[in-house]
Amino acid sequence: MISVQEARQRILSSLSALPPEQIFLSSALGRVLAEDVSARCTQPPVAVSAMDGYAVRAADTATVPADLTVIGEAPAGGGFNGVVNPGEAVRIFTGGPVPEGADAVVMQEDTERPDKKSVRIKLAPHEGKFIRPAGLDFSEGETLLRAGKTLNARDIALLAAMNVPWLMVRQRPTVAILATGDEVVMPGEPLGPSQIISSNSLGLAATVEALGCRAQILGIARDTPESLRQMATAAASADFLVTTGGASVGDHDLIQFVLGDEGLKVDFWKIAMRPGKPLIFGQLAGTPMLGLPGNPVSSMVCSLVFLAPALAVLAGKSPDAFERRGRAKLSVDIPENDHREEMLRATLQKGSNGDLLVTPYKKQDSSMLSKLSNADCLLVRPANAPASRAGEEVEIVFFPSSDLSL
Ligand SMILES: Nc1nc2c(c(=O)[nH]1)N[C@H]1C(S)=C(S)[C@@H](COP(=O)(O)OP(=O)(O)OC[C@H]3O[C@@H](n4cnc5c(N)ncnc54)[C@H](O)[C@@H]3O)O[C@H]1N2
Ligand code: MOO
Repeated sequence: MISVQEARQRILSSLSALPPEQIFLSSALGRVLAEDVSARCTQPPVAVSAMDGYAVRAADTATVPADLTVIGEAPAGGGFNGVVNPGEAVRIFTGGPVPEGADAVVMQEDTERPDKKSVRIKLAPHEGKFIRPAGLDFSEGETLLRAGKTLNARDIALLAAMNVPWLMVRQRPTVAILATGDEVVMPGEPLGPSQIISSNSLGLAATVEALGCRAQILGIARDTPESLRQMATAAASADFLVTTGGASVGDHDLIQFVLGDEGLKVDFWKIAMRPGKPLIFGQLAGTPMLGLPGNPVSSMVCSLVFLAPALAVLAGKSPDAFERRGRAKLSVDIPENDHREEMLRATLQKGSNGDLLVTPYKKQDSSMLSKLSNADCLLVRPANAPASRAGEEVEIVFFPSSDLSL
């Protein structure tokens, strides 16, 4: 059995980012930039007003009140073609281009209109007041976003302002998910007396989608070599194959045995982790494959520890993109650990002095999804860790939050 660290390393070193593709900006949320992006325009393109008011020459308003002649209007998207000479002002609106000769804007609220032709300035502006100079935000050619960035809603607003309608991003990995076992059926299907629902198929598909990838549920292969062989061929077009079940040593655990005939090259089998011991990693006809254990908690925890970094690398992100680790104080004593690194489902509370307290569930059987759903984090017990007392600090892993973010 290899360590968790070595297993992770062996998976990651065999993977690299998928090639780029061009997409429209409206589909770019959560995608990873494949190249640096520069502005295709200057923003704002010319000096504009930040307020509704009057464009003036600041020198004309040295003493207030000052009456100026209104010689025209500068609306946003339009502008005033003439020049503002001494003693003159132009009615201007937010976003309107500042006319030649003017060097300040006076807010409407600080003016009066004694008659249609003139404006009375009541508050003297300093030069540049309420003027956004050309290029205040950015200038044409300026590189504002770098390759490798996962695009959030703020980035998309910026890219739109940069006049970038098309983008080169990393292809989004497609992950084929194949469950195995005569005892499992899809939710809603008729259930035999000792059959259970394939929670793994949907749980893993949701994990894949939450990681910003595309999930393709292939279905459930029965415990026969023919069924498994046939269904696994459907994975050929995917970027990654995940199987669940059939990873262990039972007579019906067919993954290695059957897929070996189909060209599965196993890199490793079995890791020193609980849950997740019988994990398989290899390549099936060139497609990287993780063979997850059938136990539902084992398969979900392995997807967090191994599938998330693998998909991050394929998507062009850092392998740690989804990793959120932290520390908390034990609220209870816990016993020593054996040679398998353990990931315990646990809850978090704030202690009276503000400390973050972690409490592992007493029952940790790897078939119990209810505790996984209710958990706030996983508590990491290193291999061979000695017993720990309440109050000691331990490492915790948070569940990654979605990539589709503001
Ligand atoms: N003699 C040994 N037996 C087992 C060992 C071992 O080392 N020696 N390891 C145990 C550990 S640890 C695990 S984990 C499991 C993993 O076994 P498999 O990957 O072969 O999984 P299955 O036997 O097919 O199923 C295990 C368990 O999970 C349920 N299951 C399977 N598929 C699904 C699914 N899609 N959705 C929900 N639940 C599923 C299945 O009914 C079983 O109860 O092996 C131990 N045994
Ligand atoms: O290691 Mo298995 O994954 O206990 O359930």
